[in-house]
Amino acid sequence: MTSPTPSVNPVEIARIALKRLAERGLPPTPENYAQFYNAIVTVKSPGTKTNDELQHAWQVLCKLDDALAEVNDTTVQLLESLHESGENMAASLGQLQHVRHARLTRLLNEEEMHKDVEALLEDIISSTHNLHASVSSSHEDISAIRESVKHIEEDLAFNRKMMEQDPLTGTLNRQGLDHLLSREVKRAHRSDGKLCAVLFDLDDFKQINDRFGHLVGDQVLVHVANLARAVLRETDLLIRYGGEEFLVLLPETDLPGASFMVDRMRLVASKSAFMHHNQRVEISFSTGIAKLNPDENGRALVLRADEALYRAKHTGRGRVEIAE
Ligand SMILES: Nc1nc2c(ncn2[C@@H]2O[C@H](COP(=O)(O)OP(=O)(O)OP(=O)(O)O)[C@@H](O)[C@H]2O)c(=O)[nH]1
Repeated sequence: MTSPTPSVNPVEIARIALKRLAERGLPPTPENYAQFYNAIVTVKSPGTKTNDELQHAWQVLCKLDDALAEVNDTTVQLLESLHESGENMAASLGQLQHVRHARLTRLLNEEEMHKDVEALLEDIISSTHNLHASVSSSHEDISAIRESVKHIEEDLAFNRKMMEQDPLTGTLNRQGLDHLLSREVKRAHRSDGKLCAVLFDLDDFKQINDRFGHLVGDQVLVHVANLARAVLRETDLLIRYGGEEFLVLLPETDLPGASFMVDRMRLVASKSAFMHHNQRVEISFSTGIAKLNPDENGRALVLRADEALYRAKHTGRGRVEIAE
C-alpha cells in the first residue's frame, strides 16, 4: 500500500518555479521552467507531469503574461490620452472663464468677445473629439484583450483538467483532491450530511507486476478504473489515490449504500476478469469505508477510511472494514 502524500497546487508550484528561476538569475525559458517545475513536483508529490503537460502549462503562463502586458500598455495609453485631453479642456475652460470675466468688466467689445468665444468653443469641440477617439480606440483594444483573456481562461481550464487527471487511468488524481473533498464535504454538511469515502487497494499487486510485467500491471490498473466507472453513479468521484490505490467519494450515500457499491464492484471484478494471453489475472482488493461524521472535515474522513483499509489489509486481504 502506498502511504498518503500531501496533494499540491499546480499554480503554487508554477509560482515557486518562477521564483526559484529569478533567485538564480536564470532566464524563464520553457526548458528552465520545465526543469524547475518538474523538480518541485517531484519533491512535493510523486505524481509527475509529462513534458507535454509542462510545455502546455508554460505556454498558458506566457499567454497570460502577454495579455497582462497588453492590458498594462492600453491602460497607460488611455490614461495619457485622458490626461492630455483633460489638460486641453481645462485650459479652454480657463480661457472661457477669463472672457466671461472680461465681458462682465466690459473690457472687450462685443465683436472681439464673439471671436474669442468661437475660437474657444472650437478648441473644446476638438478636445472632445480627440477624447472620444481615444476612448473608442481603447474600447476596441479592451474588447480584443477581453477576447484573448477568454481564450486564456479556456486554456487554463483545460490545463487544470490535465493537471488533475491521472494520465494512465483517466481518473482524477490527488492534485485536485483537496478542492473536491472540501466541496463535497460542504455540500454534505449543508444537506443531509450523507457522504462516504471508500478506499480500495489492490492486493499483492507487486506480484502481478513481477509475474506479468509492468505494462500488464498498468493495463490491470486501467481495467480496475473502468470497472469502477461502470459501477459508480455519475455524481460519484473516482480518484487514483496512490499507485494501486483508489479513493471513491460517494455523495448522498450512507454506509449500507457504500457497502452495496463495494459488493457490486467485487461482483463485476469477478465476472469481468482481466485476461492476459488467455490467462486470467486474478484481481483482489481490500477496502476501507468511512461515513462523514457531523462537523468532520474531508481529511479526517479519508484518514478514517485509510485506517479501516489498513485493518482490512492486516486481517487478511480481500476484506472490507468499516470505520467507527
Ligand atoms: N504497473 C504499475 N505498477 C505500479 C504503479 N504504481 C505502483 N505500482 C506498483 O504497485 C506495487 C505496490 O506494491 P505494495 O505496496 O507492496 O503493495 P501490494 O503488492 O499490492 O501488496 P499489498 O497492498 O500489501 O496487498 C509496487 O510494485 C509498485 O511498483 C503503476 O502505475 N503501474
